[in-house]
Amino acid sequence: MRGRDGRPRARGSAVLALPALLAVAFLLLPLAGILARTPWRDLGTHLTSTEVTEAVSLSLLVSGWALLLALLLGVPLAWLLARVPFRGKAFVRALVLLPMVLPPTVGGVALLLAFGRRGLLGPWLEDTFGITLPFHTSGAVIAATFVAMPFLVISLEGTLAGLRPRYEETAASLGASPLRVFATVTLPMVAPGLAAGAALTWARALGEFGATITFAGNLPGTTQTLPLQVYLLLQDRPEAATSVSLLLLAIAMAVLVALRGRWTGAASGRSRREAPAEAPAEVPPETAPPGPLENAPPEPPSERWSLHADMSGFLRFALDAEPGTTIAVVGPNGAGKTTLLRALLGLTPRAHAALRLGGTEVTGLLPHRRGVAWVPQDGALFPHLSALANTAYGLRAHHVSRAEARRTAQDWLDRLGVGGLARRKPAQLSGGQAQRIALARALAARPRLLLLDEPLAALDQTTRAHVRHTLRTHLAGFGGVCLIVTHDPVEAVSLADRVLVLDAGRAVQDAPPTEVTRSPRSPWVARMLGRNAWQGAVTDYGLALPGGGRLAVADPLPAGTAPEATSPDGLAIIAPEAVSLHRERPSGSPRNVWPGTVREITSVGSRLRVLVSSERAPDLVAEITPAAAAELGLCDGTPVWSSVKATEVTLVRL
Ligand SMILES: Nc1ncnc2c1ncn2[C@@H]1O[C@H](COP(=O)(O)OP(=O)(O)OP(=O)(O)O)[C@@H](O)[C@H]1O
Repeated sequence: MRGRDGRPRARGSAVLALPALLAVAFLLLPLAGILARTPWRDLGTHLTSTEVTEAVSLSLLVSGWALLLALLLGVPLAWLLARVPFRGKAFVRALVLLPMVLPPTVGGVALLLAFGRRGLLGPWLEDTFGITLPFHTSGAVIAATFVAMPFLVISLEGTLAGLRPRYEETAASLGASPLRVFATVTLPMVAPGLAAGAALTWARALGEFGATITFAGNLPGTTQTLPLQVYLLLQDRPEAATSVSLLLLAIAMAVLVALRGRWTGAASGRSRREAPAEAPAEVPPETAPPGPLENAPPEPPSERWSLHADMSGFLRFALDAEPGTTIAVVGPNGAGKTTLLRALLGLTPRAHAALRLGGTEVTGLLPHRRGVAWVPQDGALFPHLSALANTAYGLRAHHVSRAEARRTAQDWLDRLGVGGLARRKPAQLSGGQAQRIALARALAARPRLLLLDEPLAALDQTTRAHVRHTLRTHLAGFGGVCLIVTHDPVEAVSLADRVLVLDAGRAVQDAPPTEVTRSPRSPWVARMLGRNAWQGAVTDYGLALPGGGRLAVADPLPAGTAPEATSPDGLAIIAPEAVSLHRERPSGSPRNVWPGTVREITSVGSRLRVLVSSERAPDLVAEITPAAAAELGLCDGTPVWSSVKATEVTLVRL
């Protein structure tokens, strides 16, 4: 069966609609009952009577204090539950939830047995501080806090768990202490969840009855809050009780409407905040002419820091670099690039870095004291701060005065060509602008080691070229070592003084870009650079290929000890331009000839790349002109012969 919109109608919808409607009616009827029976004419008189106004003020006082207590205790508890792994977390979480499911009167009895005159702590509180909680307003506050705090903890824990730790880690890498990170990044970013939790907590505290009457009693002016007043009025003046009930109902509804579904996650403020907003039309594109300072030669670095890192754990290599060196870190997925950055930041237990920057040993220091700045892939600009405040963040964390920090931050933004965007919030920036501001923020923090995680990944080709140029200019003025994780060979070769190739946690190659380009030592890098890379066993003629094929090279390596084709110890690099394609077996018998089939043809600039598969050799990519392809009549499935001159093969030992 199909509905009006053409979609198949859910089979059970009619069956489910009836009980669902009954549920709505069940929830609505009691409210309708209050509205129908409210004595509207006497409403004013009832709500302004002395006992009611007294109860209202007491309720506001009690719920206000309960909210304050819940915030003071519940916020750290929510943070602990969301962020710190510890044994017994499930038990603590169950404990937090308990007051929500426990009958409030049982909660009141439990409070009496803990804080009452004969309770566990009551006598000590009375003897030491002279505090008696039962039958006192403070008792009503304790009862309200006990039942209401779970709403705050649960709401905030959920929001905190949804907040990606990247923001807090970036703040720490800019020099902010854990407390500063919590106050300036975590709290503002979870503000909507916190506000929702606080509103619910307050509303629950305002409506608290069972625990209050059991623990604190029903003393007019002392513990007789609004709900207790309703209970009392119901016995003598039911009409007045209805009026006061209406007041409580209106307050509860107002709170829920103000939350607009945040409690159930229907319209979370955080998700709105995180959604990438379209950059307004007047935002200058990344390709705009450079700002006045952007092309200025960078100031010579006033301080210089070398890098020495001994990696252990998942990563097993040592890294040494002179001040001012830029190292591109490349490698296949899962090679350990991110783990390397996180180990240098001191943020992962998976790998350990014994780290020395300049002459300073920083291994034992917490992340915010290391002087290692991190720019994550999307920049992780703090969404609640302007571009200027973001850039000034590291300086403020280092206790630079506000005015001085803002001046320096503006200077950095100008240098990176984004000075005009200083007042913008991150949601109003494009990807390229955000990247440059994130870089300005990291450089402004004066780090000793700079870590850039795929800094240009999110940018389009034109923007990439421009930002790459800006990046190179400014890295030239940086006095520390810079590590750039990248998957882009152009980025690696054009930005870096050295390329560090990782594979499965090991450094496969660490060499200048020219050497890595000329003789890559891993198949992955060779392919990344657009070369054919064949692994095999080194022999006296060249390379024995898996499957029994042979590759002859002009300059063979001394033969290895590896059994042929079972454990490859050699890598042959063949440039696609060095591969010739023929329809007939080429005459003159070149030594490397294989029959094969065209599998794919793609265009690269003005040339074509032809992928040829063969039963006698691994897949081979040839680069030819469109004219040559037309002459050979190539298309998918065409049988061809591939040939490679022995002099065109570079062989390296793995
Ligand atoms: N928290 C973790 N717990 C267990 N293993 C992990 C964790 N994080 C990463 N790994 C593993 O560690 C290895 C290295 O991961 P890492 O994220 O450093 O790789 P990468 O080189 O950055 O990869 P990519 O290019 O995909 O980002 C991978 O095998 C990965 O599965």
